[in-house]
Amino acid sequence: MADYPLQVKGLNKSFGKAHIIKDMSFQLQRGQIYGFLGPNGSGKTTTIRMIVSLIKPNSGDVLIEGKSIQTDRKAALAKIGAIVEDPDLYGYLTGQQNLEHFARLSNETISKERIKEVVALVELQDAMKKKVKNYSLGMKQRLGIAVSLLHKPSVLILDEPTNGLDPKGIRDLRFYLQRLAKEDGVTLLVSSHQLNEIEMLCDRAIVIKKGEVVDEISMNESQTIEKTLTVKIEAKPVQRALDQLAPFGAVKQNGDTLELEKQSYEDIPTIISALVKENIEVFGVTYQNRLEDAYFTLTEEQEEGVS
Ligand SMILES: Nc1ncnc2c1ncn2[C@@H]1O[C@H](COP(=O)(O)OP(=O)(O)OP(=O)(O)O)[C@@H](O)[C@H]1O
Repeated sequence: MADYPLQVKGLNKSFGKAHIIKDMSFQLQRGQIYGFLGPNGSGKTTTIRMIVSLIKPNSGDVLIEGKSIQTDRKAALAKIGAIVEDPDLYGYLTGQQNLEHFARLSNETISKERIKEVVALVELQDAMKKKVKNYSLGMKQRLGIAVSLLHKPSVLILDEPTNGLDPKGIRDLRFYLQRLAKEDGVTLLVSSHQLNEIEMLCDRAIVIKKGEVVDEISMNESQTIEKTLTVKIEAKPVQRALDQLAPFGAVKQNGDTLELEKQSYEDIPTIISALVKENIEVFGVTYQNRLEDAYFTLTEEQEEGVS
């Protein structure tokens, strides 16, 4: 049976005369990580603010573990954690003192054991005695996640969590979030502008435009099962490269670049070795992934429809 810890049902929100969120519906399967993608101003933050009950929708509802955010707010919020704006941490307190402070503020009783558990989850054991003002941005982000996990939510919402992080910070965060989903069955919704990041982190992505869901994309299919990549190769001499690539399908020539459509990620090494074996020089290989393709097609198509 389908198991949806978060269901968004027909949300509408207007600010003044502007109808910002239009009949927004989607649902998240347990233990999966969802990207929440859309151009600037498409309504990601507004939707997230309604999900975590910071603002009220004009109509529609959000169910968290089947509990309505409208009629059963306390029970619904007990199962959701979120970092919507920058986590409100106190720099002059240590990591441990911050966690104890937020544990006291919580509606639930939070044990010392639980504090230890969330610290271990984000691997901050060695930093608990340090003042938070001396943390790196990545450590602050992880402490913020630890705070949002204190009450054992089954759904975690993160608005642009990789903003400002360096590549190592982003990689570490990806690791913790994937572990949360796989090992603890937490369901995540992560908004971001970074398509590559979403593709590496998430199982699925919900794409929105102008306050409406335009598609839901599965990342696993995009990388492995389906042949959906366009592989672009710069190789010399071009004519011989063209001959070698012919068995892989129709080859489009675009100046010095050869484009092979409908390839799978796993086939890329075979394609390259077919060229190298014949002493053809390969100067560069790139590929356009399905998420990027789908994102731009979906969001641009809608734009054309409007004009
Ligand atoms: N409190 C508000 N009052 C009036 N308009 C608002 C308010 N909050 C958001 N909006 C408008 O709603 C639209 C959606 O904004 P929102 O912040 O949800 O988009 P977003 O997809 O999160 O954008 P970004 O990617 O830039 O963060 C924007 O046009 C914004 O100006």
